[in-house]
Amino acid sequence: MSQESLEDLTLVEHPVISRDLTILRNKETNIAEFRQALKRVGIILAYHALKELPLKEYTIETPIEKTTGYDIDQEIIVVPILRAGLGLTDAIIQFIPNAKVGHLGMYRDEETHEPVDYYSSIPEGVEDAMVLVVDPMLATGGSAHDALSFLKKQGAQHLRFVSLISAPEGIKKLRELHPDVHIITSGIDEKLNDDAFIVPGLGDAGDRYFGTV
Ligand SMILES: O=P(O)(O)OC[C@H]1O[C@H](OP(=O)(O)OP(=O)(O)O)[C@H](O)[C@@H]1O
Ligand SMILES: O=c1cc[nH]c(=O)[nH]1
Ligand SMILES: [Mg+2]
Repeated sequence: MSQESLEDLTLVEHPVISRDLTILRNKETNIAEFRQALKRVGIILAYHALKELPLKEYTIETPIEKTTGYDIDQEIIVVPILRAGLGLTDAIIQFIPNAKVGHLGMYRDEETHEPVDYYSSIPEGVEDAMVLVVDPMLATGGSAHDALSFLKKQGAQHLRFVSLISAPEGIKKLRELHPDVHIITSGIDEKLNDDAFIVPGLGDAGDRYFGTV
């Protein structure tokens, strides 16, 4: 990938992520191990996705004296793209327990690889909130583009896209169509195959997380 197309993208690298991505990619990994590994990586991704959150100061008293304390000064809304995004949502709400959660249901048509929308539920306050759209797989970018466009129409202005594994094709699409949306990802893979699956990838993330294969 050229340096230019990596603008506004954070590739999160960490030994724990390298180990856990291997667990997630391995076709021998069972559902329990898959869920645990996704949760561990999700917490690290959440840490990076929320680094720029504004803080507000307030005064507290320790047992010793008064001091300045801090609280997060922006509402956080997590929006998983169903189904697979739910695996990352669990991790993020462990990190930020009071985050609101919206849902966008979409699946990819097997022939056209285009996303088909089937559900949406977005909490109030999306205009001012930090909105994290989460989906483990950024493949063609069609689902992410649909999700981000929908949220912008609802008034969202502070959007991040959090993914586990991204294909160069999906990154390029988001950079072109949503240059304002920072991508946080833990892996950039080689390419898409003829079925628009990420290579080497991990297969179908939703099926592996929910055991539907
Ligand atoms: O970038 P794209 O080419 O749009 O592909 C990525 C989408 O494909 C997968 O969803 P899938 O259709 O398998 O639905 P599922 O999560 O219910 O399994 C994945 O979770 C993304 O939402
Ligand atoms: O490789 C891929 C591509 C899209 N969706 C997945 O779950 N995996
Ligand atoms: Mg799937």
